[in-house]
Amino acid sequence: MLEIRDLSCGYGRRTVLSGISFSLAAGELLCLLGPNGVGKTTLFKTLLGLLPAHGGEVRLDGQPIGRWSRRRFARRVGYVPQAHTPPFPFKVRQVVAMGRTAHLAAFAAPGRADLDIAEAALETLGIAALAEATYTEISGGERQLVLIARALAQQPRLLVMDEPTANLDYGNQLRVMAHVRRIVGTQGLGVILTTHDPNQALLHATRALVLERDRRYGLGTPAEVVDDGYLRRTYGVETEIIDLARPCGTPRRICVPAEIGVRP
Ligand SMILES: Nc1ncnc2c1ncn2[C@@H]1O[C@H](COP(=O)(O)OP(=O)(O)OP(=O)(O)O)[C@@H](O)[C@H]1O
Repeated sequence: MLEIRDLSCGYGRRTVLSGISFSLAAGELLCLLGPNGVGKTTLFKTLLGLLPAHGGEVRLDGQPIGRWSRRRFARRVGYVPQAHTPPFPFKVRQVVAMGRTAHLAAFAAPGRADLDIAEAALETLGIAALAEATYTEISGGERQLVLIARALAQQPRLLVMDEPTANLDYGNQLRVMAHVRRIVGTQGLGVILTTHDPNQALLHATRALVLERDRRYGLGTPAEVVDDGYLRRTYGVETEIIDLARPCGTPRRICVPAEIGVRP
């Protein structure tokens, strides 16, 4: 579905990341981890074609993204940015219905079927009661859920999510991740998301891409790359990785802080 080859990205003359290669297949949930400012959002903007690559290639379904029209690309790929405040006081229902834009004919308004899809996305995320609220007057976490609903209404095959659970309460974090896993498993979506929580990668991802400060990176199953060595090198903290035995099924791996180490 998505193929990144030897990608370098950055702003102007400044290269932030280089030599990144990975691919994402349908039915995969890839978690991207890395410290603040390492380049996760920059990587996303580049693979979405919002920022020109400094080198390398991004292919979607075998075709370089530069050859995709924005409209065709938007039917295929959904993006959940870090929560933002738009300049206009749209109703939540309208913001979610905007997810249908790429599926509409030029200048057409969303039809009944589009509005039903938007309504279903609101229901799925448990925010149907907010439909008539003004987007600029709801909380940061609620806005985050609205942006996720908008991306679901878009019905993409590939979903790129920038810290989708960052502002959410514990229950909503679990509900959003459970829903993402469900659509990956049942609808064969490909999802790539950033998180600052190693446990989110350990518990939910099929693979993880871990970025380090010196432009090194690791790619593998979460168990392979999200380990105490990575967490020590990257964040300067000591952690314990624990496999929780369960009566049925495979053990669950989690990480807990051992002590808070401070970089010398
Ligand atoms: N518009 C921009 N112009 C120039 N430099 C930028 C711009 N946006 C980000 N940067 C720089 O690029 C680097 C990577 O930023 P980026 O936002 O990709 O990090 P990140 O890994 O997503 O961080 P965080 O976890 O804090 O969201 C940072 O050093 C940042 O200062």
